[in-house]
Amino acid sequence: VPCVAGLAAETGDYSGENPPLCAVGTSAAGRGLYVKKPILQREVILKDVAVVDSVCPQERIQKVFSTRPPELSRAQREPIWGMVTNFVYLLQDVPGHVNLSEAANQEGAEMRARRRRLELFDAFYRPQLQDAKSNLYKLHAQEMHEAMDPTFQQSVASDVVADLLTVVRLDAHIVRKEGGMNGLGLFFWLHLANHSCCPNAFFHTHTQGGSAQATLYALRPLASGEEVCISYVDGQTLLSPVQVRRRIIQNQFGFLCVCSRCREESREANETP
Ligand SMILES: C[S@@+](CC[C@H](N)C(=O)[O-])C[C@H]1O[C@@H](n2cnc3c(N)ncnc32)[C@H](O)[C@@H]1O
Repeated sequence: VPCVAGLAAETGDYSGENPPLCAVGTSAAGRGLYVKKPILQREVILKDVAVVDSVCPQERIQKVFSTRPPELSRAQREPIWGMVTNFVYLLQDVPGHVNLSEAANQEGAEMRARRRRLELFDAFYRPQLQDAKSNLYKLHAQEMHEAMDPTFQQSVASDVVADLLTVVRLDAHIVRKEGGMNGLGLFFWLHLANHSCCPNAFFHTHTQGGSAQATLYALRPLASGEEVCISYVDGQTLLSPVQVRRRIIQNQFGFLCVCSRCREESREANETP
């Protein structure tokens, strides 16, 4: 199976947590995640650490958005503020260290990790958006950019924020938090899993050590080479007939579902598969 240009799935992500059981391939739904070995039901398919997430201390958000600090409640309600803050920090220069020899090593490792995360960020799925949608992201990005402290404004252009918002809208997963507001995470390997209305996997997210993490589990035994699919929609939608499901998915995610169940059920209903 082909891999993302320059990124062999086997070589893993920036955190050193590789997905050794998976490879990237293509199907009617674009790139997808495939298992390289047979997998048992309930087995962990991969663990992923977010490339960028919204897990962020309030003081940091207020540092970046100091010219027009969003009220605390808004920043807490909308994880996108934390996400943009962490992204802006990712683009910053590494701050100086005291011990020179140690600093060189630490800086090297830190810079390599950042470069790796930015490489992965560039490889997230980005389709051509219709003008109305891309204008919406541009306007929202401008609003956030104008609210930034001038030093941070200089290090990230408004278009870069608009690109981040687009990627978040299309590729981010919800990060569940116990007793708090849910957050968002951009998980590179997990985001490669396409949607199916008869999913063979599900994911669980949590926060650990100040970052968002995701674990992908098999819902049933998987054969070597099989595509791993999750459901992007809730159980109620999965219980609906094909026309309803496809409409909901089209409205929420902007694509016509071509999963095996939708194709089969639309064939049975004598519609376009
Ligand atoms: C998070 S990305 C998944 C990875 C993506 N296929 C890629 O090429 O990088 C979500 C996008 O994949 C495509 N996709 C996912 N599941 C699909 C499905 N069941 N039918 C059609 N397209 C699907 C849609 O274009 C959707 O916007």
